[in-house]
Amino acid sequence: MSERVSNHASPLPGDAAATRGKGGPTAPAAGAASQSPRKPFRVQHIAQAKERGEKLVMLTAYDAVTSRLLDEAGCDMLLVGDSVGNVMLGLDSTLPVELDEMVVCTRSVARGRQYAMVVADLPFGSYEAGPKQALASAARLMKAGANAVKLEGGRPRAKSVRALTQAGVPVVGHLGFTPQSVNMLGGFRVQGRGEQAAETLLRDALALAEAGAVAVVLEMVPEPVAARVTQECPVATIGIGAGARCDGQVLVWTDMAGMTGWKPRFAKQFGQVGAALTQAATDYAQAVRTGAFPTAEHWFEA
Ligand SMILES: Nc1nc(=O)c2c([nH]1)NC[C@@H]1CN(c3ccc(C(=O)N[C@@H](CCC(=O)O)C(=O)O)cc3)CN21
Ligand SMILES: CC(C)C(=O)C(=O)O
Ligand SMILES: [Mg+2]
Repeated sequence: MSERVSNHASPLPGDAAATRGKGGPTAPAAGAASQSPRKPFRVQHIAQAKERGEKLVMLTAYDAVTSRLLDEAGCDMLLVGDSVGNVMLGLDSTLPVELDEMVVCTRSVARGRQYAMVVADLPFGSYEAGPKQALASAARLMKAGANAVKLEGGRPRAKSVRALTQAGVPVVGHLGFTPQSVNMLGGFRVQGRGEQAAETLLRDALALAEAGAVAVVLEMVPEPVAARVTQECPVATIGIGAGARCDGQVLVWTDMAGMTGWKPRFAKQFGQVGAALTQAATDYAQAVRTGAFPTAEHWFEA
């Protein structure tokens, strides 16, 4: 019997706060009577999942309400991505995102989840100067409730990854298309095409693993290249637009849920939540305007 610690839904509490501090769920998920109750997903479970060939499930989250919903869905890891810039702040790149903004989001996501591990992106400009800057920035995210931090780049980051790891901060790497370097990469495009680039990617992944990284995100990397990195790299790979042979997958939650019309090749829409939200708000607006809402059940007698 698998010791799998996640990936079956908890008995859906109506409110995470209502069940927190009660020692977790006591009943197993419906239809899974023999399974053990869900346990918090911790950093050690990443290596365990790779070993057992169990896929790691990661989505982004930026606030407490979404964090609670995605945690209840059984996600292993919630990524407080600097994609918050694009998704929530209306920016057209991740570069302007500030560490202070990441701290606020990280605190919110950490409060909203119950089982999922929280990984927080170090934003552009908060770590590249070296181990000292990386540690100071990572400490702020860890104090906000992150269980790990993620940073972009390969061998140039090895020293910082080692310093963070030795300071007790688990680090997730990020290779391939690294959005913070979009100005150097010449646009939003696949990375690691060609023998030379694939070799560079593999060496970078191995260097991050050697420095102590607990996982590496591979973004927009050719499928065979991601498969080779996954096979040769001792730590887990988490793909986004990198094929099915990665150890896990990550998507931006708003892309996954169909919140916008934006649909890059790698982002499958698993729902039409944007349309559902617009419809709910449309119904509300009409009800207010026609006087159909509120009714007696929504107001208070003297
Ligand atoms: N909502 C959202 N989803 C993401 O996946 C995401 C963000 N924001 N912001 C941060 C980075 C930026 N990312 C991006 C941004 C643009 C493309 C893009 O234009 N992709 C096209 C072209 C790819 C190509 O032809 O090489 C695509 O169709 O995938 C991809 C990833 C991924 N990340
Ligand atoms: C796309 C993922 C990997 C990310 O870094 C983000 O959401 O910021
Ligand atoms: Mg990011």
